[in-house]
Amino acid sequence: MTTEKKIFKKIAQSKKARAGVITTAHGEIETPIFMPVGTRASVKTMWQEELEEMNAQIILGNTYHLYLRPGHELIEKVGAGLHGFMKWDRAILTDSGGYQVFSLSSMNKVTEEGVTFQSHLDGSRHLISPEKSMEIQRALGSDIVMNFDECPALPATKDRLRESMELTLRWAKRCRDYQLKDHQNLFGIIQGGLHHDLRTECMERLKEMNFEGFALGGLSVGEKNEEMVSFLDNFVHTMPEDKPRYLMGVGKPLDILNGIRAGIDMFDCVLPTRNARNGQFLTKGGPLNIKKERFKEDLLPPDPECNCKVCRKYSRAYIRHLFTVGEYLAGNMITYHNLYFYLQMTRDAREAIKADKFDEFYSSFYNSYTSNMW
Ligand SMILES: CCNc1nc2cc3[nH]c(NC)nc3cc2c(=O)[nH]1
Ligand SMILES: [Zn+2]
Repeated sequence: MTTEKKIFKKIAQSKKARAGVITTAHGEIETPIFMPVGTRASVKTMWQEELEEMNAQIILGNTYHLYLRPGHELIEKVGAGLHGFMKWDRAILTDSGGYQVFSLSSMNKVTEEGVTFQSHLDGSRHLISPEKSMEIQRALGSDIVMNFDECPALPATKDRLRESMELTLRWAKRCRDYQLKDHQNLFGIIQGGLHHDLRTECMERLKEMNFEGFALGGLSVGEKNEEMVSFLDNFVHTMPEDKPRYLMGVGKPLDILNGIRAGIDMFDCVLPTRNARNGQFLTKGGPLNIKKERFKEDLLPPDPECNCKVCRKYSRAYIRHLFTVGEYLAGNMITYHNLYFYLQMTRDAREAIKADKFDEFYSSFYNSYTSNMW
């Protein structure tokens, strides 16, 4: 029987929104928290020092990518794990690889054993099983390890969703039975589509396996936004109070606030980093695309309300120029601001929860963000 590790402490509640602390071997994580995505051992265009100065407390690494290149054995051999390899001494969460196989590899086949796939790099064939996923994440030494699950393709019938959920539960047991390193925490992943009964059954059966935290899978995969939001409002508060709740792959700023309002603690999304490279600044007044002609001589900072080192010094005109001529610095500056914006938004949400004023915070942010000022 796995002894239960308690890593989460709730410190405040404001209706269903909560603020807490997750304790890991690589430091404390103040929730609600946004996790910058560091796919291949790098949060694209960011130095680790820049992530530290904006006070990122946890980043995400992708098992699928790191397994293919440079390989988890190399990372364990030369870096004693991902922390040493990339010189990041704060917390790391690794995903389990299954979801990315479906989004990246050309051929993939699901069996009881696991998922067979062809590498998107050289077409070589591989099998990722629950045990293989745990072996990779053990070698990476992440503080939070994600279960190997199946994220069913949508649209799906209820029978298909149940079948997929049952497979995810059998794989969850195999992950739990795998011996990870002492400092590592294992999170279960709740599947079941938008069916409250399937989701509740999945959660109850996962609770018997003593995971240190729970994630919601199978969302932000093409369902209507209002379907996701109403599902969250009805389900999240039924998840265990005393364990971290992680909504995978979410999301846009307002989706994160909807998740926090429903009781979610942890978020990850590629949007702030990916859209940055396409010239999109996320600001209090809504998205701003720096490519627009009207910013050509605009000496305002990207987000006049932002206190990040980019907005404190540089103008829209300058960054528009950098982007237009293709200077790499543009990607770094826009990414830096966007991650700072996400981290600051979750910090502000946390303060609002501690003051029991989250609803007021939500309304004010919503009105400003949807004003589409730019
Ligand atoms: C941890 C790997 N498993 C796993 N990752 C996911 C990542 C997602 N990312 C998004 N939207 C961008 N939905 C997701 C669902 C899952 C899911 O159901 N499972
Ligand atoms: Zn800024």
